[in-house]
Amino acid sequence: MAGAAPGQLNLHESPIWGSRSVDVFQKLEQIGEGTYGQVFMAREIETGEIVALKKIRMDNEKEGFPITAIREIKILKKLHHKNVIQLKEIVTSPGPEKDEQGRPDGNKYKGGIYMVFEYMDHDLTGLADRPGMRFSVPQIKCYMKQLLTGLHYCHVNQVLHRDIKGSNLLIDNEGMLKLADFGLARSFSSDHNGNLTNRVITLWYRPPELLLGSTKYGPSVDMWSVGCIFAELLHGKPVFPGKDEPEQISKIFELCGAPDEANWPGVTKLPWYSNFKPNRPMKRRLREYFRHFDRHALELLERMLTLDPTQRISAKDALDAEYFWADPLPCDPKSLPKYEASHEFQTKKKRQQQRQHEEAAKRQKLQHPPPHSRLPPIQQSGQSHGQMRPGPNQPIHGSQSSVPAAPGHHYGKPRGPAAGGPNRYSQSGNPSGGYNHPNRASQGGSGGAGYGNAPYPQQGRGPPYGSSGPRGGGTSGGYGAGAPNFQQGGAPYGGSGTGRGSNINRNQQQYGWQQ
Ligand SMILES: Nc1ncnc2c1ncn2[C@@H]1O[C@H](COP(=O)(O)OP(=O)(O)OP(=O)(O)O)[C@@H](O)[C@H]1O
Repeated sequence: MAGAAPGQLNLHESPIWGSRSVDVFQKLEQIGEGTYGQVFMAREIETGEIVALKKIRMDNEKEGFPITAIREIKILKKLHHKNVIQLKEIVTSPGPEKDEQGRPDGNKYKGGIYMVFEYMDHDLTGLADRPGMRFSVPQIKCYMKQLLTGLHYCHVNQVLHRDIKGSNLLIDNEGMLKLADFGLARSFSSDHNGNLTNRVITLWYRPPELLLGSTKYGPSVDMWSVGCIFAELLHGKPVFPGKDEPEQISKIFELCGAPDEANWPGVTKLPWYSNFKPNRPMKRRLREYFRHFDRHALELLERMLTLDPTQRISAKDALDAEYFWADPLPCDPKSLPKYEASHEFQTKKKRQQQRQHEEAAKRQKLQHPPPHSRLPPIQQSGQSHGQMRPGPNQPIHGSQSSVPAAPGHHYGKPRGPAAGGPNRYSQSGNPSGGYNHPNRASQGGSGGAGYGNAPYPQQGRGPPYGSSGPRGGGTSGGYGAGAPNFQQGGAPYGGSGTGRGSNINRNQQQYGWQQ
């Protein structure tokens, strides 16, 4: 078998793949910047078709073509489902490339390699971050059902996604949701007994078994992430926004209770259990904390955010949950509103620009305050002005001119939230005030309140598994605070599901494919 030429892929099954140049596309706009490369919206010049081009980052690669890209391509080639992103083709650029500003892009390999995907208008994080965005209950059900359907398909085909998060859930203006970014995915088999890395899944969505060091795991790891997304959709913000692994596991235990041999047989044998063993009892508080959720939603969430992976609900069983069969039913994707394109990369960029504008405006205001705007409330002639200091545009009266400047007194720090805009995710580790640790005040460090003092095991790992927060940064996420059912008590969805067939029938009827 002939090897592939440097910079080329050896894709025997589809000889056409990799044979076209990226020049058949016109890049329109950058829509994503991930760990593994940039993503562009592009138009195929001949057909006018809009696609997404994901450029495979090669500049950090010592070993040639990156393994993550090989995995992603291999896996996506075998997955064909309406809720899984379609990889259409691979294209290459034969010569050295320029970046967006026309500078050489520093890629030591000549040329670049791109994955060509069907284009999707939004990712869930970008969509949720739109100002004033509110998802309706049928809309949340519709997205969740599609997410679970796509994931069930992956699991049946023995693929673990291992990076389920909002920015990897793509949505088009037909309301279709597709799983994307299979860069950390891998095949598994139920009889596979080997060890897998526990350095996967973006921190906020990472399940407790991986945080406790498990290297033998299965599809249930993805189901934990789905539970985090589900809770986030209902709650309006991420539920476990840890800034590092100890804080992450602390947040999980505070809400889901501490694991022990009774609720999770075998947990004490996990490699890092003793490092994180709480030194006080911690009760499960999920029901109490999310008591405002609809009854069926809460039931399902409970089964997704189950500590013991062997007891966690599967994608298939989740699709059968009462939640999806009780009123209001999931809406038809096509009935969903169409939104202007929104990807996490763009919404972040917009927010950043807005912050810069606000900061510039504030600076401007401080340097040139409008006349009188900063004068003390009462300023009478003959009154001693003490430390008052006029602004640069203000007339200087009498002795005021000799008052030494007092930086930071009236013209110092602006009041209100710190410049840079409100921080949506508490750095203190208490995202919503609901599961505050009673001992927190007396604890130093980054969370882990109430845990054994043993240090978190050192893990020699850098990107892509980011030990200090999720890939994509901490400003993302948060699905429309105050999502419509946030305030609802009781069971607003009313009666139970309408007459349904067996579980198998449901899946066959609803999802159009067999296991
Ligand atoms: N097919 C697509 N259509 C539209 N946008 C896309 C598409 N694929 C990716 N994107 C956008 O680009 C972003 C990054 O893509 P992707 O997650 O595949 O790259 P990555 O390098 O693996 O990123 P990360 O490090 O966040 O996992 C996505 O969050 C999404 O906003």
